[in-house]
Amino acid sequence: MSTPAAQHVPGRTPDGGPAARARGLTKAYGSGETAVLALDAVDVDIARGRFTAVMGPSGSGKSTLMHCLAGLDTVSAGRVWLGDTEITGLRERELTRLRRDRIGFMFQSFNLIPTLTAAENITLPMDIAGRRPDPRWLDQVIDALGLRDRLGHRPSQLSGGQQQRVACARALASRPELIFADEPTGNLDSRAGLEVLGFLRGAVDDLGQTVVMVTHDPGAAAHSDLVLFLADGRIVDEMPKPTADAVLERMKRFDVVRGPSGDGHGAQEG
Ligand SMILES: Nc1ncnc2c1ncn2[C@@H]1O[C@H](COP(=O)(O)OP(=O)(O)OP(=O)(O)O)[C@@H](O)[C@H]1O
Repeated sequence: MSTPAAQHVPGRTPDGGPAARARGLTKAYGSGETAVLALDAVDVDIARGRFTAVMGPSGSGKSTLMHCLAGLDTVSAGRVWLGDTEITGLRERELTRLRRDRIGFMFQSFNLIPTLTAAENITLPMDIAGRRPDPRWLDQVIDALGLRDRLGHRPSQLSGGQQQRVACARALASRPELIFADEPTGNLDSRAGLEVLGFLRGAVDDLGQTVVMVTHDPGAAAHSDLVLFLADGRIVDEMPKPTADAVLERMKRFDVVRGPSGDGHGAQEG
């Protein structure tokens, strides 16, 4: 079910406006002979209140797509919106504020401050912004993530899974419009990884959050509502209600189908 962008925008759902969207999103690194086209005129909608996974071979542009959608990187051409706000063209200061106030981030390496307690890490972005977390919401997040009895611990006193749960709480604390998670289970064993995926799923189902997750793991992608497949800087396929087996099969075809041009096209959904 490869879908030309002109007829169908990947990720689009009929209900409500998207949490984020991009049109003609193009990102080139370098210039001349060494130029790399990391994103090639991508059209995408990120559905609000859903869990979207982004997959694709190494170098296909997953991180670049996430960084451009989150305003962490500039675009070479095209337009990007967070909700109704066009972020392409915003000044760095406005982008910093937008990221801080409206987006939550989770990374493979947790990115917690070692000298701060779990509680301090969770509220740090809001403290920096001079904003007070909604105590009821924060309580709900802390309990949902099972962190109540760990709040006074520093990261070194927590397991990897617990540290990622703190990072998840930090991403949720400001009740952001969108959470970007870049390989959030990449550093975790499978049990801790499953736990974190369950919490992200719960953030969507129970707390109404919107999550976009970059992953290499078909099992992780299976927790999402929709998988977007990137190849050579283009969204070449999408899979609603994914299962790990179906995602694995789809990923395998990137290895065998890539023709001499390496563009990954020609893949047919089975
Ligand atoms: N700062 C940069 N300078 C030059 N080229 C870059 C830069 N960042 C990314 N690229 C190139 O852009 C392309 C897309 O990279 P990106 O990191 O988005 O891919 P990815 O799908 O996230 O890869 P991986 O799964 O290996 O993390 C790659 O060819 C990469 O080498």
